[in-house]
Amino acid sequence: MATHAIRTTDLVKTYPKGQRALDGLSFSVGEGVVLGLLGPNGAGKSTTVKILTTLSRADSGTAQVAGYDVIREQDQVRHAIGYVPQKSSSDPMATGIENLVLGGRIYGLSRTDAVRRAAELLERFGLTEFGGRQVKTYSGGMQRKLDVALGLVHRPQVLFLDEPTTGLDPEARADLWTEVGRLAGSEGLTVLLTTHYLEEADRLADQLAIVDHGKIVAEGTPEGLKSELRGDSVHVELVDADTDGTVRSLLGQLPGITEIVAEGKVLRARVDHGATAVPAVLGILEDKAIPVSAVTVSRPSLDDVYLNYTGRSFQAAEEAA
Ligand SMILES: Nc1ncnc2c1ncn2[C@@H]1O[C@H](COP(=O)(O)OP(=O)(O)OP(=O)(O)O)[C@@H](O)[C@H]1O
Repeated sequence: MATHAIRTTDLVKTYPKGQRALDGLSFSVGEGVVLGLLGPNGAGKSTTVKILTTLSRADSGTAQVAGYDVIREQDQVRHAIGYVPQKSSSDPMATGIENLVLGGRIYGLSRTDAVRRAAELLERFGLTEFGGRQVKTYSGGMQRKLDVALGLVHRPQVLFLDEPTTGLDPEARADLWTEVGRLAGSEGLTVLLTTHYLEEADRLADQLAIVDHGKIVAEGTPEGLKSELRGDSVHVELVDADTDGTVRSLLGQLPGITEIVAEGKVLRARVDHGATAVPAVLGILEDKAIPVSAVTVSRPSLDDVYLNYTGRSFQAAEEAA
C-alpha cells in the first residue's frame, strides 16, 4: 500500500458546456485518515470523487488511489475502493441481507462468504434485527447505514462517501458520524467524505481540504485551520441592511478590527480582542443612531476559515451556487 491513500495533482475538468469544474486541484491523504472535502454546492467535490472512483476522467492532471493510477490501473482502483454515492444504490424492494449478499457476489465472494459478510456488516451497523425487512421500510438513517455497509462489502482500503448525511435528521446524522469515526479509528480505513456542512467537517474530519471553484484553497486539521486565524470573530446583526456601506466604513474606523464583510443585515469582522471590540462597536453605532439586533463574539469557526480564504461566507457561496 502506498504512503498516500489518495493523491491528486493538478486535476482539471471542464464539462461540455464549458463549465470548469476542476481547475488544478491537488491534495493528498495518508492512510487511515478521514479527509473532509468541504465546499459549497458546485465547488467540484462530486467531480473529484467521480474521477477518483474511475467514473469520470480528468482532462489533465493525475490521481492515485491506494497507490494505483485511476486511468492506467482502473481495475485495481475499483477493487481497492468502496463508493457510497449521494443517491442510494440499494434496491428498496429487496431486504437488507439480500442487498448485501448481492453486493458481495458482485465483488466475487462465494455465496457462503457473502452471507457471512452481510451478517457481519448488519451487526456492525446495528441493523441485524432489520436485515430481513425490505429496505423501503427503513428510516433514512438506516438506509444510509446500509449504503455505507454496501460500500464496505469487499473490505476496501479507501471509502468514498459523497455527502453522506444530506437529507438526514440531526439525530441520524450524529449517529452516522459516530459510525464513520469508528470505521476509520478501528479498521484503519481511509475515508474521503464530501460535505457542505461545516459542522460535519468539523466533527468528523481528521484533515480538511477546502474546495472553492475547483481548487483546494486550504488544507489542515479543523483545529489547525481555525487556530491560524488570530483573534475573535464578531457578528453584528443590524435591524436594516447596510445598503450604502455606512456601517461597514464606521466599523473600519475602529482600531483592531479587520476583514469586515457585509452580507445583508449581517456584518462579520475579525477583531484582536472580542471583549474590547464589542463595546466599541456598539458605541459607534449608537452614536450614529443605527439600530442593532444582536452582537456576538466567538472563536474563529470553519466559516471564518472559509471566509478568510475565499473572501465570502460559506452561506453566501451556497446561495450563489
Ligand atoms: N455532468 C455535468 N455537466 C455539466 N456541468 C456539470 C456536470 N456535473 C457538474 N457540473 C458542474 O460542475 C461544477 C462542479 O460540480 P460538482 O457536482 O463537482 O460540485 P459539488 O461541489 O459536488 O457540488 P454538489 O454538492 O452540488 O454536488 C458545477 O458548476 C456543476 O454545475
